[in-house]
Amino acid sequence: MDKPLIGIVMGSDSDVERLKGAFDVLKELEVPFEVTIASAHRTPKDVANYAKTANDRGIKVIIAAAGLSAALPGVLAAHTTLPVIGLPLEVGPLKGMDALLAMAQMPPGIPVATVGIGQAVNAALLAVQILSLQDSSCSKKTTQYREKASKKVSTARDTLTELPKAPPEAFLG
Ligand SMILES: Nc1c(C(=O)O)ncn1[C@@H]1O[C@H](COP(=O)(O)O)[C@@H](O)[C@H]1O
Repeated sequence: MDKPLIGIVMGSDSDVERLKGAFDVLKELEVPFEVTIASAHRTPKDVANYAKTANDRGIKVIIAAAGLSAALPGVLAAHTTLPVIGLPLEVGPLKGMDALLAMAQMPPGIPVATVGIGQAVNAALLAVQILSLQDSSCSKKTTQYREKASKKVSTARDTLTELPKAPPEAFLG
């Protein structure tokens, strides 16, 4: 297996299921990744060390996923110059709004590229797009993924048999 290029850090083992979409996309696109659990609140030294060693180990992008008061992505970002993608998870009474705001509203100087609540697939795709800056195969993989998604839409359109649907020429540029 190739060396991991994407590091995925979750705040807790209770988050694993919510990351499934990201794991599936990266497996489908055959982009090597590694997964770990570390918490800025519970294991702060591990978070700092992970971020500090990531670049030298060959990691190019970090995805940090957490629910509740999510300091994790910001703390990782504080300890590395690698891009950090924040994935807020729908956990607890505020259903991810707390995590979203904590990730998106970083103080100037330490950005976290935050995707929507629970948008694990987008976090993975964004990571692959960042990799494509250096690796054209990742760009091709992104294009192929989009073509597949686009076919799904046109197939769904064809199933609109009971409704007055727009004619095919409506989509000819
Ligand atoms: N937000 C954070 C951080 C952190 O930001 O460092 N560490 C754990 N957590 C989150 O706490 C939630 C509950 O965790 P537990 O289920 O372990 O109590 C999880 O969604 C985790 O990501």
